[in-house]
Amino acid sequence: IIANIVKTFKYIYGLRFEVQGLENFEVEGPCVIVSNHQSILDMMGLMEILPDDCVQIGKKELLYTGPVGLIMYLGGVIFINRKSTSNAKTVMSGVAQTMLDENVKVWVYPEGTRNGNGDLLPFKKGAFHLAVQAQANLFTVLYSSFTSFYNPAKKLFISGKIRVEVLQPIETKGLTAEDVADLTERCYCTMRETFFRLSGTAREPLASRHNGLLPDP
Ligand SMILES: CCCCCCCC/C=C\CCCCCCCC(=O)SCCNC(=O)CCNC(=O)[C@H](O)C(C)(C)COP(=O)(O)OP(=O)(O)OC[C@H]1O[C@@H](n2cnc3c(N)ncnc32)[C@H](O)[C@@H]1OP(=O)(O)O
Ligand SMILES: CCCCCCCC/C=C\CCCCCCCC(=O)OC[C@@H](O)COP(=O)(O)O
Repeated sequence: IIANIVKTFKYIYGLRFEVQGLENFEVEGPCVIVSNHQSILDMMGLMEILPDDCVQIGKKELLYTGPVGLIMYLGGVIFINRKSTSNAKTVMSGVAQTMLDENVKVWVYPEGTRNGNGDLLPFKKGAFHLAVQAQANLFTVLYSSFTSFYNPAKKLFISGKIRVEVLQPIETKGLTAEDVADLTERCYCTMRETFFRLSGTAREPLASRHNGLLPDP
């Protein structure tokens, strides 16, 4: 119900979604889906392609936003306290079991926050731990940059097109906690390249923006 309501908003805002690779989602069973998160407009992009039986990880603060919080709660959103890694990890490890028991998919924004600067922030590792703990497929979804039609700093919000791509699933069978850092890094590189390709922007050198996650080239 929520998805169908939110999907009509694109007509009001004059946005078009051009989706590729949706057939990749046609795999039965639990999985983790990771995607980039630029703004609240992503809720439209999320609902545009949301598979059945899929819940999202959200920050706890969203639970206290009145009716929207209630709708998210009823929709099954898993709330985590981002300020407490141990609390978030405890919640997320319960999620791995639930995913398997109830055959659900989990959508995570691995940047951990909204980011509209035309690049991806370094990824948090929770989503990748989750996929490995559940030994579930990992899907990556990219939305092209909104900067050409939506820029709050410049008070710009015009109609525009968002290109979306669902990439081939990555298997995590046989991977262990030790492989999570490598898996995160691989996904990050692939997703960043796909993001730039979809956005039609040039690839910037990694080391200038992201210290820490990746070694200098
Ligand atoms: C009428 C219309 C009405 C409309 C109404 C519409 C309603 C709409 C309805 C429905 C739509 C709902 C839409 C919801 C959207 C929400 C969006 C958001 O809120 S985005 C923010 C929250 N999301 C996250 O933050 C991502 C998840 N975050 C993580 O997974 C993090 O990794 C987290 C919180 C678990 C920890 O974050 P750390 O900041 O501490 O950083 P780290 O590097 O990831 O972890 C630190 C260490 O802990 C280990 N670690 C992390 N997770 C682990 C785990 N599960 N098990 C073991 N170790 C783990 C890591 O390996 C790392 O250790 P080593 O550096 O490798 O040594
Ligand atoms: C200005 C244009 C606004 C148009 C909005 C059209 C689409 C609206 C669709 C549904 C409205 C309710 C959705 C509520 C869910 C909010 C999810 C969200 O984006 O939370 C912020 C969180 O991820 C990251 O938080 P921070 O960036 O760390 O703080």
